[in-house]
Amino acid sequence: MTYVLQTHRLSKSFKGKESVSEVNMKVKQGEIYGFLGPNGAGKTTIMKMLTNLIKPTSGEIELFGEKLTPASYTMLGRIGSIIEYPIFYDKLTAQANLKLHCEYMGYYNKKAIGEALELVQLRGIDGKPVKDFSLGMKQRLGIARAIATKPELLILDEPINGLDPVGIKEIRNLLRILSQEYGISILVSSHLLAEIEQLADTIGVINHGRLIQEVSLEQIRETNAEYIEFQTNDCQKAAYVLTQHLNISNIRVIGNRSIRVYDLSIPLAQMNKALIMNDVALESIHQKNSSLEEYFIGLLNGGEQSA
Ligand SMILES: Nc1ncnc2c1ncn2[C@@H]1O[C@H](COP(=O)(O)OP(=O)(O)OP(=O)(O)O)[C@@H](O)[C@H]1O
Repeated sequence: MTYVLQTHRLSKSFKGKESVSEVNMKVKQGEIYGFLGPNGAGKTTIMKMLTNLIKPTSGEIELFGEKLTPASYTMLGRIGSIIEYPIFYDKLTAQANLKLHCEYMGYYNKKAIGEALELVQLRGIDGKPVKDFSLGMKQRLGIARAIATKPELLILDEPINGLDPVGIKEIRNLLRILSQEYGISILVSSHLLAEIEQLADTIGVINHGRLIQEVSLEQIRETNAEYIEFQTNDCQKAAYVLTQHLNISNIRVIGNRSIRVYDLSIPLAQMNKALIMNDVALESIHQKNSSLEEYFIGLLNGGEQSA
């Protein structure tokens, strides 16, 4: 597995108070990694350390397989980022802002600026100073600036903050395109589960400065699937009735007294009736409805859980 980013026991204290504690995170090449955590959890502080804006108190950061040091300019040139709100020269146009940024980064390619603006769909902005841009346009310009230097990794701190639902959807689609069509690895933070859930391949859950879980969304979905569980003393017969009489294929026998049905398109009453009509004695019926939201709330309240 190739990781574009790894941290090893990364910690940061401000005035003796620890804001980030021993974080070990791993971002795979090409994936969208969603950093999820409530306000004040430590997301921005970690992202600032990853981009050399602040120095860790202890621990290490490895980018593209190499240790990050205060002198890692070349390595940082392979990253595009927006940390907190993107700040621009307000009186200058979008193009002028991107030109300055590219020059500062030692990357100047006029075509790349046009391409970046096109990619984020900022059009008809010639001659317009950035102070006349809406919040959504500024967020898109921030992303254009982050991608103008053709980075391999994007680090975006709450890029949808303050946007309306249409703006949020546009940014989400843009990040998907950058990931899928351009192969850019993306680390994106949010305090909104619904957003991260729709976007990320892997989620890192952070609370009180600690990474309490790092897990693929696919894995969470699998283990948190909804099902109905029947307890019976004749699992074999129950399985036969459900598969043969009701054509249900997605079932799992657990031990010798429980059977779980993951196909919830058939009403419970119908399953119940078929089992009873076929002389399957039921001891109990239990429906598990746990949602992803409950799963994360459980994590944030109770610490680590197995996915
Ligand atoms: N420069 C600083 N001086 C003192 N404390 C700080 C500083 N920067 C961050 N902190 C503290 O570190 C903790 C983590 O803050 P951080 O901004 O990283 O959280 P966050 O998860 O990004 O939340 P938010 O979404 O609200 O920005 C907070 O308790 C914050 O007060």
